Amino acid sequence: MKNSTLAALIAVGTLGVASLGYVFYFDYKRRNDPSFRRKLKREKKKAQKAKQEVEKITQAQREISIDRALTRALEEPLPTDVAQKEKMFLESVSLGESLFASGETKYEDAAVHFYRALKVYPDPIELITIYQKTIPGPVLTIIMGMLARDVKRRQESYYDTFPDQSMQVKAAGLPKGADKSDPKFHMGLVAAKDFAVGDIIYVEKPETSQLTPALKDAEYCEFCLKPLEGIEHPAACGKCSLFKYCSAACKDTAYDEYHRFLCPGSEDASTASSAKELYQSWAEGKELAPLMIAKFFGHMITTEQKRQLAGQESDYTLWERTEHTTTLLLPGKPTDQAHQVRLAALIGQQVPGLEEFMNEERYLSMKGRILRNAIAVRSGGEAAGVAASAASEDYVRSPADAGVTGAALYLVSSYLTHSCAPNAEPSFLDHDHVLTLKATRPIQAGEEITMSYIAVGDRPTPARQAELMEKFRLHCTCPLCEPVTE
Ligand SMILES: C[S@@+](CC[C@H](N)C(=O)[O-])C[C@H]1O[C@@H](n2cnc3c(N)ncnc32)[C@H](O)[C@@H]1O
Repeated sequence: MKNSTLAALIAVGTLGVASLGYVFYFDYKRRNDPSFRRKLKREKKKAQKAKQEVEKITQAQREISIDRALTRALEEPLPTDVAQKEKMFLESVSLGESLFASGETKYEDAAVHFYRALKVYPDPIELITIYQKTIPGPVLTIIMGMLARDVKRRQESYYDTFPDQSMQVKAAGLPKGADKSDPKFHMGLVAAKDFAVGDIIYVEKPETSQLTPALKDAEYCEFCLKPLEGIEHPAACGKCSLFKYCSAACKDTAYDEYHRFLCPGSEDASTASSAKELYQSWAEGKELAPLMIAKFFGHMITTEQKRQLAGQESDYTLWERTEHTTTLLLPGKPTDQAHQVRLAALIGQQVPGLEEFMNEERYLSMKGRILRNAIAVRSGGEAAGVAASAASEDYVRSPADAGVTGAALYLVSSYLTHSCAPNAEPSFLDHDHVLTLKATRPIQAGEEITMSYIAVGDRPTPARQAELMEKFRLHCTCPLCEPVTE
């Protein structure tokens, strides 16, 4: 043993001296011999090319291995039951470890099992941190590659299942055949079948909605924005008795979805005072967004909890769905920060990890989505004579000026493009926040479905365009504003 150590030391030493000598020789030749320099350049180029080729092949092999590993990891369905998940997690980690120990040829197999463990672990980010400390480099590289590929595949296949077939529309990149570099490129909705004038294209419930502050003293259902006139037995929250609902069902849904986090009558003094502030700022101001965001996050938690209970983790989360819609990039204002901090304390604290999730960046991204995509609700009632522009200082898409009672955010309708000659119109048939999209012109399968974001009337193009620019920072490219010349 001692001898072999010595031999190794001598070998290293000798090699060291030899290479040093070569360096000197090399440098002397390089400076003094032009033909050697040329030869060297050629050889350097050749070597570089060979290195690039090898890197390309290794990279391609790595990509293939990552792709194959991901397909294998997701081939078998993952368990949904908690006990089964725990069992599978332990088995997968232990299998991964023993495969890794078997050597390089088993690295991909090891990654497959470690990845399956990751898919059922409740806190994947935490597990990745543990993996980073415990799993050796080559396997970790495959796992991280699988993760990136999984996220990419998931994103790319989003529109395969959204919108649901029952909505009779598809989301598509438009104009047909255009790519993202085309200035007219946008995502929009196309008809999945022909529609006649008056046909209902789809009916959609919102992810969040809010009554306009102008109607704060009027009688409307706090949840669905239905006028309470004529409703014999409106319900009310037993704790805060601040809000009325058109039915016990609306009261219970509101409680489940968000009111349990936002009740000003909460037994917890700090929750109660923060919630009061939130509603007060809505009542005093003109902003709808803070309350809509608060309700949205409450709804998101409830949806997520239900999804996990039903074992539907592989479905897209509401946040992922929302992130697919466009947003406005907004500079944060001091009031935004105050709202975000209050909200993180009110809702975020209730769920581990959510307080950090509800940071200022996500708050602003949600506000931007509301400003860009919300649609005016026109649920009617005696008090509703409010003009769309008076509904909020933040403009909401509304094809009619009068009768606006609030605003709501819809996932599918977020994709409706504006046209000054639209072929569809949102209406509120049950006098609540549920949107019914109706065809106002005949629509052929494959044709883009549009609504008007403003009251078009018979105003000339510059007037319409000025309003669209002022309210939505939108340079209208609809066929009426920019006729297509053949
Ligand atoms: C509610 S989103 C509609 C969906 C959006 N096109 C997308 O790609 O997700 C509104 C945004 O779409 C674009 N848009 C809608 N109608 C338009 C029009 N007539 N001309 C130009 N851009 C329009 C604007 O960028 C606008 O802010």
